[in-house]
Amino acid sequence: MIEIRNLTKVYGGTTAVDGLTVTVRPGRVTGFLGPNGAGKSTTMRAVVGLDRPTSGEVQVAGRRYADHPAPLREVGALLDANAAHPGRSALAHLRALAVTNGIGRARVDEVVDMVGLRQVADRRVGGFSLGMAQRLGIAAALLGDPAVILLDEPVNGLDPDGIRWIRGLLRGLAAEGRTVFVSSHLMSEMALTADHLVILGRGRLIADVSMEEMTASATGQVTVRSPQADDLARRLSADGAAITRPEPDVLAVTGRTNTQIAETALAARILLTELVPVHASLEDAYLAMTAHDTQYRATTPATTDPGRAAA
Ligand SMILES: Nc1ncnc2c1ncn2[C@@H]1O[C@H](COP(=O)(O)OP(=O)(O)OP(=O)(O)O)[C@@H](O)[C@H]1O
Repeated sequence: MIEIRNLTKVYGGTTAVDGLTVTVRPGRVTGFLGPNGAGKSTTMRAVVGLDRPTSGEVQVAGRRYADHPAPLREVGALLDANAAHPGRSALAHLRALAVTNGIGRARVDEVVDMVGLRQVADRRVGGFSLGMAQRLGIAAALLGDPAVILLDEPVNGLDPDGIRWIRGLLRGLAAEGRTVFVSSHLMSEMALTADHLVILGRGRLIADVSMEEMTASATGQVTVRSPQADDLARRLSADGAAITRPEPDVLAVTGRTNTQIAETALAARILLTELVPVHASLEDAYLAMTAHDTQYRATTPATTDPGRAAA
């Protein structure tokens, strides 16, 4: 469990995190989302004691990170894939970390196999691709078999096979009852991996919701199929619903819940063959929620000069 209480971090004139209070719970994957500069990395660094809060407090597994006698055994973190010394081999890097944290050599071999780096374990880290460096960072995070795992953009640089692997890994760690807190800008990936979401905007908490709530709340639209669609459309319109007809026997209804639609149909003995609330994609829901909190946005040129584009 990670407990963040009233966390504020100010760098010079920039408030990176602004009074954040949130609890990240075990047994599920919590996605940490927010536009560029929202304060995600700063929050994660504060969790593992790399940044001192300006005010507020963060506890992991009941204590501040610095107060754990062997922190790697409590919290594993991947915050910077390039944290390993470039001149060292992957094995040497992991063995050094293991020694300083009282972790046996056998565990080093276990995590090397777990992340699929066995064949390159003796190579210098400086020659690693971004994807290999990410895997090494994940191996380091898992070294102490910690109950709490924090990963900042772990799929960055991974190929599709690697992305699928990490999805399975994170879900497996959560299923074992661990706390898994992971940031990413890849909404499609988050939609497949996370059970719960914490969303930041300009250093403040925007949402702390289940994935289900996040995507269900966004459209408010219900798809209804019925052989008596005309009759049903008339009745729902009279109740104040807005309706479009994508197909003759299908209504796309907004302004009435699925229960209200079912009640209207039942009262009029109208047969429904389909009644489905339309879920938004996570990307749609996220963009709608963070629209006012995005600091860095490209502008689309109003006109394009085709002559110039061709030159
Ligand atoms: N060491 C630092 N010194 C000064 N300002 C910093 C420092 N670290 C972060 N900031 C500022 O704090 C704010 C939050 O940055 P942070 O990296 O935590 O955001 P983020 O949500 O992780 O962004 P991204 O998605 O782009 O990685 C930004 O305005 C950033 O410029």
